[in-house]
Amino acid sequence: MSYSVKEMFYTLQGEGAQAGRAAVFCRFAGCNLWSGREQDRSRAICSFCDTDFVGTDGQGGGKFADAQALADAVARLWPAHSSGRPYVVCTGGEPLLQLDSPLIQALHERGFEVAVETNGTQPAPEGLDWICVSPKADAELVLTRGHELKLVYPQALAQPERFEGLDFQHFFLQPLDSPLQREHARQAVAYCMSHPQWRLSMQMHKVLGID
Ligand SMILES: C[S@@+](CC[C@H](N)C(=O)[O-])C[C@H]1O[C@@H](n2cnc3c(N)ncnc32)[C@H](O)[C@@H]1O
Ligand SMILES: Nc1nc2[nH]cc(C(=O)O)c2c(=O)[nH]1
Ligand code: SF4
Ligand SMILES: [Mg+2]
Repeated sequence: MSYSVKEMFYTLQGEGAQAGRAAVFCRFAGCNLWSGREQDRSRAICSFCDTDFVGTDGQGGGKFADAQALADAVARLWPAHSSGRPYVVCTGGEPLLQLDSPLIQALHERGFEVAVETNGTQPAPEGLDWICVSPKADAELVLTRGHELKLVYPQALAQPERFEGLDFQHFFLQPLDSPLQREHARQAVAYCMSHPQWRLSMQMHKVLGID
């Protein structure tokens, strides 16, 4: 199958339990919870998105004819002769609309650990090394196990209590980035302090001003 990728870049993972780790980010185009057009945002199932995932025109983006071609492009972004296991974070948009077993296999063949950032509305293919699920209040959650659950907070209809019994190793609250970000961060801090199962995920890349 072919793949549509908005952009690809090498940076540090800014969020969650792997924050600070060097990674190639592969941002797939398209999402099932928002068209990506500003005029549709207020009616979207997910209306707080901080990302442009429309089209294939970003840095390193494009249409890739098959899994080998995309995996080669990912591998070219990893520094040559480096120590440390190569790491790729598949995000989007919604990566599980496109990421499939042949692509995971092609990335593994090039030595990569494969992580995904997903809204949890799609089943995950076999073989992923790290699954981060970020549930959205108005979308049905079908992916109820993984490595980390990262809830954007606050969402009135998605209280943390709804997710605390699911099968994840790590539970994070990530303050909703908007003009009220500071207030959301304050509320997330208070929640984590009174419910220590939850940890705070700040979006470190935004603080640093990197991708
Ligand atoms: C752009 S999404 C792409 C992956 C997938 N569609 C998802 O929602 O998990 C990447 C991460 O950013 C989070 N995110 C999106 N908009 C945000 C915002 N305004 N503030 C904080 N986190 C946000 C998402 O919840 C998700 O964890
Ligand atoms: N540095 C960095 N870390 C991230 N972690 C998750 C991201 C995403 O957009 O999925 C992201 C991103 O866009 N940049
Ligand atoms: S599900 Fe993810 S990519 Fe889609 S609109 Fe929401 S945050 Fe953005
Ligand atoms: Mg992002």
